[in-house]
Amino acid sequence: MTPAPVYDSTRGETGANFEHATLRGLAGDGGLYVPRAWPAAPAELWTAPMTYPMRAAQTLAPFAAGTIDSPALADMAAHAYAGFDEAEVTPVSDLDQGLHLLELYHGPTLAFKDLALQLLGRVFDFLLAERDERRIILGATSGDTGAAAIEACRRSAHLSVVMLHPRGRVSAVQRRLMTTVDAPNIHNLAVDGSFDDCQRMVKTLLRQGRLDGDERAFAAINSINLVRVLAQSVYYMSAIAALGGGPVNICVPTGNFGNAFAAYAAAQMGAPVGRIALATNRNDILHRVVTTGRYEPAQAVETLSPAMDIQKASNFERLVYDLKDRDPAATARAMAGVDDGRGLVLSDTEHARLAGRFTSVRVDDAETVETLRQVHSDTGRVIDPHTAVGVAAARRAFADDGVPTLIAATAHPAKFPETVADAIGAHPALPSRLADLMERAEHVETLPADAAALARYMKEHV
Ligand SMILES: Cc1ncc(COP(=O)(O)O)c(C=O)c1O
Ligand SMILES: N[C@@H](CCOP(=O)(O)O)C(=O)O
Repeated sequence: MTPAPVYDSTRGETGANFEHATLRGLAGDGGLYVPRAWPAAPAELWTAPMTYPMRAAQTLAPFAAGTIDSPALADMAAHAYAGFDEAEVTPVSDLDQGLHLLELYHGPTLAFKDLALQLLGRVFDFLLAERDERRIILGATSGDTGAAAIEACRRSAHLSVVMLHPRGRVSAVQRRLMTTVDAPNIHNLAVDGSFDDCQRMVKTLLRQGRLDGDERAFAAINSINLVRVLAQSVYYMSAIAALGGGPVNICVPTGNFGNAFAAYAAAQMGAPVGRIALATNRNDILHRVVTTGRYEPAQAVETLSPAMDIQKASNFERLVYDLKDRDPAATARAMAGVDDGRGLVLSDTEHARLAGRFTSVRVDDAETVETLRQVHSDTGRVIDPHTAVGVAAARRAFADDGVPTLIAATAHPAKFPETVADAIGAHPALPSRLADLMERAEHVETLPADAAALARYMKEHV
């Protein structure tokens, strides 16, 4: 029998089990949970043909051992991926010489977030039904996590969702995929601030654990929650299998560093991942840390790839923990500097380790639009602006590498119709099930960028 795994916080708390790490999401000390040891995954996960749900259940099984048995996990995975528009769930298609698009946008809300959230929603429900408990999901979104989380939880008897997005800084389609859901357990809040403000407010409340006098604890649904990144590692393994078993380079358009960390997690489990390229827009904190070793948050600026307008990348903390030889005190000191705005500086050894695994490219809006246009004129394919950042970066990072490169195609182009139309002269169509999205009524409140205001809202409305 597989032993039950143990999870530690990057900032010091030790010995959580899978259930605690999942239901809590953010540790009480403000750190992120990581497995004490990465299990070695069987090579079949990236070499053998297998259905997507089976690959997902087998990847997750060692992490959930002792809490969720394999048949239950397999059942959740089967249901999680049944509603995707493509039978393969995450097909891989050729772009041009050596570059392959890993298509992550065939789920119900048209972005890669569905891959993890359709599963995490079911895991939450399973754990809470066993305990006969309810939770309040607190999330921050720059556009795509919100819709995927709401879709995954809207029918749950155990969950309410409070989702914060930066007002006016997500596309109309992204916003409407959240705000047109009319369900008593769903609360959309448009915050006067940036995504970083939303994430800070959410983390402040998550650390408190619950509202005074409320029996429902908070839970995290962002990639703060380890199950998110574990579930996201599955599609990299699936794609490596589709390309013949590896090795591959991976290029990830990045913001909160969850998707890139998922590629790193796949490598930690043994998958043949070569270099990982971080593709940023003008919000280039991750590019700067890879090239200089200095991780210094700035004010987020608005770009044509809005879901990546992020300056404090949650999951970078998990990598800092590894770069610091899994020393929680050193990680907590470094992250205190990030939390108070000073940032952190890696030692030469830490920086060399980071640069040994990751490379990075910064792509501005003009190059994003030009890449969208050029991919369309050369191949007839329509990609979204985030994917365009990834394509532009992969071409620069891995030009003469000779190793196949996977580019994470993170969203459907119809989520960003104006930018796509500016580039290629035609509007990308939404799938027919969403044809009336722009006519549906919206349900959303506004809020200042203040954690106390969020707590007050929740006391009154949730
Ligand atoms: C379409 C899209 N691409 C890329 C990203 C960046 O991914 P991550 O935050 O995991 O780095 C996001 C947001 O997460 C997104 O919504
Ligand atoms: N781009 C994301 C930001 C949140 O990322 P997460 O992976 O930590 O949930 C979004 O679309 O909301």
